[in-house]
Amino acid sequence: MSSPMEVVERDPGELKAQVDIEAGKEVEIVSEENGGVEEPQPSSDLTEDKIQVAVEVCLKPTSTAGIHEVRFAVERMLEKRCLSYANGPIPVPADDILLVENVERICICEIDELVDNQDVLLFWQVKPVVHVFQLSEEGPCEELSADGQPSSFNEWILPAKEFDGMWESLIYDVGLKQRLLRYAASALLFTEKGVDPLLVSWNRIILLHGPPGTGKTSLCKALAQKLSIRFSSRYPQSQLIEVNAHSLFSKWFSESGKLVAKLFQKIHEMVEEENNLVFVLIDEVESLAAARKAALSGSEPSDSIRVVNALLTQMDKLKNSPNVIILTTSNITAAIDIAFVDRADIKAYIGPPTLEARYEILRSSLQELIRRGIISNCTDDDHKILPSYISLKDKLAQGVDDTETVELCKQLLGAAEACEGLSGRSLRKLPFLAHAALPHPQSCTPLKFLCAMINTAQRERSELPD
Ligand SMILES: Nc1ncnc2c1ncn2[C@@H]1O[C@H](COP(=O)(O)OP(=O)(O)OP(=O)(O)O)[C@@H](O)[C@H]1O
Repeated sequence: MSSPMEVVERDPGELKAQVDIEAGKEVEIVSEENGGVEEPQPSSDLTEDKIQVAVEVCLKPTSTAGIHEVRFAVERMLEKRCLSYANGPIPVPADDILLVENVERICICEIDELVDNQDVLLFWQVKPVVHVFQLSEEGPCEELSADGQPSSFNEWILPAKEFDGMWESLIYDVGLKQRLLRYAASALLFTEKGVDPLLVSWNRIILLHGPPGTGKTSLCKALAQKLSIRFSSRYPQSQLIEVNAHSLFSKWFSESGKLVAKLFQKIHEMVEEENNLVFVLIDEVESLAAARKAALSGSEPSDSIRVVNALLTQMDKLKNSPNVIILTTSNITAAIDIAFVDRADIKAYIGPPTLEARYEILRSSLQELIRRGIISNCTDDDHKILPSYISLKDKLAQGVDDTETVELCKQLLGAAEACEGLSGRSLRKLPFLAHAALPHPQSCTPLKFLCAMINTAQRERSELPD
């Protein structure tokens, strides 16, 4: 589970203890003066075993600095300082003019999925891999067809401002997001190294399926955004083409053949440029199967089957292009065309959020409301950083259950329990609905707010269809 944490900076001579601020755990690091006792020391043997940690550097929209120049400055800054690494932002050093003028934020990403060391890595264990990027503010570019009708796809230049922070906001069981990232890394590596597809076959197609509102479309967009940042040295330009399969097959049925041809002509043009990384997102892919079935039953024009087949053939053709990843989603797993399912390398089921995920989703929403001052009476600084699910469980197991924060988190856990069966989409709306239901929203303590959230969750659940 991704959890935002703070980076703790220490002078090497003073390394005594690092505090995992969020979890409230003490991680002991023995200092250099602490003679005799086991001391973690950088050793040359370790350089081989260093853990690669992604450090993402977002440039200001106004920045005109070169990517290499900024990357070099950040690498130097990381070398110079003795940082321990944990997920979250690192302050931009005030004495580095280049960074101050050009960098919006520096962030360490996804350590908790890699490490067993209380989610914190010591600076000498780490090989930071710095990715510098600037967000595109252009927004989606919707292509119009010759007759002025909107076409069935949107195009985005990545990384896009609209998708900033989306990856971090999506919360799933540990491993899912990493699995997708690693899959894409392997797929791009195999292609790059020219692995013979007759000997090892891979299609660069991902299928996410599961109930509505579980974040499948958002996860595809967020994955494309992440990959565009992580692979920017190899592919300096990235685009996302978002296709709604349903509209492709139903809007102007007789036009569908032309729409598919136009769509793929566009994609082929993009992939011809070998420095482009192209993501094609096909939403509601089950409509392929629906179109084929309707054609067979005679209720749709018979050429619909030709359109479906054309789409599958075009997708096969894209197999030869190393720089395309096809991301697809479906709400109805059983209805997906078997010919399509077979082509997907990763078929990941995205289910409703587990208790831990529900707790983390509500925790991040609650923290945002506290940060923005919507939930008041929060003078205790501890309240600003609520413990994660894992550290709450640890605290409860150790019998630490008497502090105000733990009390609040127990209530939060109660709210997460009350939300069983709700989708991620409903959970993200819940704090808003709870706030709107408060009789006196001006003087709302976190505990009162959580009570309102439990009531709202119960009401929402009672309104779910059986
Ligand atoms: N696991 C999750 N963690 C955090 N937020 C989530 C999660 N799942 C869903 N959401 C929230 O729900 C919103 C809607 O998700 P999205 O539209 O991507 O879901 P979907 O599965 O594609 O739905 P549909 O199948 O109905 O199109 C997301 O933008 C996000 O705010």
